[in-house]
Amino acid sequence: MPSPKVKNPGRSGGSPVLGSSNGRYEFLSLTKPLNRSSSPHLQRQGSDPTTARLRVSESPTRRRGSSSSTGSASGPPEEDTLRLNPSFIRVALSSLLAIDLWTSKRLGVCACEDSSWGSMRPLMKLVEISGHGIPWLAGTAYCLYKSDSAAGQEVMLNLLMGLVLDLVLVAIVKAVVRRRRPAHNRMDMFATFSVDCYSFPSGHATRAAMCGRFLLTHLVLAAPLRVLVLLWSCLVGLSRVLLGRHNVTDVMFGFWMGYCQYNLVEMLWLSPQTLQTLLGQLA
Ligand SMILES: CC(C)=CCC/C(C)=C/COP(=O)(O)O
Repeated sequence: MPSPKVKNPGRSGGSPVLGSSNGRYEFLSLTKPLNRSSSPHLQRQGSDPTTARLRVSESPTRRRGSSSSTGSASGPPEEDTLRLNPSFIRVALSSLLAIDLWTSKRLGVCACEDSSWGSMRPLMKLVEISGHGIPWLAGTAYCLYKSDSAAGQEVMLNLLMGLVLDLVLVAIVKAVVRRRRPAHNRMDMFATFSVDCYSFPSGHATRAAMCGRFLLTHLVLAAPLRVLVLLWSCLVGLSRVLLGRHNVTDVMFGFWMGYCQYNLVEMLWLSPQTLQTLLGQLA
């Protein structure tokens, strides 16, 4: 089967059958003798085109098993295998990123008023506010203050701790990863913090997942309300992509991170005794 040939030696990359002279790809037969002047890179890869064909057709795993049969001219088979693996991983990650960016761009249908679903933008902005940190912190603190039972105070205090933990962990990951928000995002979110200019992960998604698990576990809710909590969590995550605030992978990782954060809240759970001690010290 003929294979592409690059015309520019400086850009031929790792493939041994890619020749080059003026920057364009051409098909190269692997059976006809090569024109050395049009493919100077082959001298580097071993002069015989058959060698080039064996090197191209040999998969890294087969090459490891039959290193004596191919007698590769480019060092021991393991070195070739190691060189191929990183490029495979890099290609896979680049493909995932490209799919992520393309899908997120297509789903950003509420990114501004004249987007295809621009009329839905006000509703998505309401969903965005329902998942914002400030309403959750204020609402939880109010419920903690108004609660007149030790059990209610215990639950609200641990939810408050979980919300603060979420903000801190999301801020750390955002500051480390520093992924820019999608280009089509119109940054008109209210009350954002410095690291909120970054996209990964979605703080709304982490909060929706963590709070969703918390409410389903610690509040006695009738089945329809439980379904509503689940739908709310999913809608908050979806709204992040529809509004153009995040890429799909930001939200997916945010859901996973928020789900795991809840486990941390359970591990660090403040018991009534600890609560009394804390309140005693505060009083
Ligand atoms: C300032 C406080 C208390 C919370 C910030 C909440 C916020 C703006 C998070 C960003 O969420 P996304 O990462 O989903 O855009």
